[in-house]
Amino acid sequence: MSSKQHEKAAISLRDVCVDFPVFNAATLSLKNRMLQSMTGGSINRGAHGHVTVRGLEGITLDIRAGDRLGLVGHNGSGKSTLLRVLSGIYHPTGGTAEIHGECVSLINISLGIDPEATGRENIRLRTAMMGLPPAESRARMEGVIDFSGLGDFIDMPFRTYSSGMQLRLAFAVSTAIQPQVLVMDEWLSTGDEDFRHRAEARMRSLVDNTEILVLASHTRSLLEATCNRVIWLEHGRIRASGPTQDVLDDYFG
Ligand SMILES: Nc1ncnc2c1ncn2[C@@H]1O[C@H](COP(=O)(O)OP(=O)(O)OP(=O)(O)O)[C@@H](O)[C@H]1O
Repeated sequence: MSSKQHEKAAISLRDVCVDFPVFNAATLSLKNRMLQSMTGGSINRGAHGHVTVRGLEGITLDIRAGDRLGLVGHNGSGKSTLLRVLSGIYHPTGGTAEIHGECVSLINISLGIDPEATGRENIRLRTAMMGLPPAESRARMEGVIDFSGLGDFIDMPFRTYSSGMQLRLAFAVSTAIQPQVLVMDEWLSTGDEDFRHRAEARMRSLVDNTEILVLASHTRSLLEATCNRVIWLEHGRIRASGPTQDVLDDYFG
């Protein structure tokens, strides 16, 4: 266990912007420019004709231990981009992001899986990517294999698994450690009936025990049941921020 784990989790964003360069958007038609007013961030053309999409703009936000923060917003409003900044996957192209606390992101649980490697090798790889030292990774190995329910298939290449088996492994390893900061895009639910029940219990325990939860969702009841504050994003900016019920009434109303 690292000494970092004894510090409380805290996140502080100051005037964060994220710009995406787009290399094959030479001809932006008027139609495209009109669409941008309904969805997505702003499309800009620089001095040399380079096109960028601004995914986030001027985001200032403090998240403290105990916060359960929900993110709402229409398609392209910046929810996934913000989740990626909070997980350290994206660095802001403007402003600053300070993130203290060990973070697990359940945005794309199959990312980084090597299809040629066996299930066991993939557990080793993924736990290393999650920052676990080799001894801790070894100590958790049997627990992850048990949870996955893959039995002898654990020593077969990942590419030979059915899609449900692939998700079982990805879920079992992604949820193997209790993070201080948990970042999710919708509620993760996967597998057949039996696995779904076990996965639900594991998710509930992770969510209950994490210091900070950030959950992007389009489902009002999920946000109401899980979050104590909500941010409404629009065109990459914060349109409203406050107690869950107030923001959801405005957004869904
Ligand atoms: N890799 C990328 N390259 C270029 N533009 C991007 C990239 N990723 C996101 N964007 C742009 O950034 C803006 C925000 O996208 P983002 O995926 O964060 O939205 P979202 O709120 O998660 O949408 P959804 O609800 O549809 O998942 C959009 O305009 C999108 O086009």
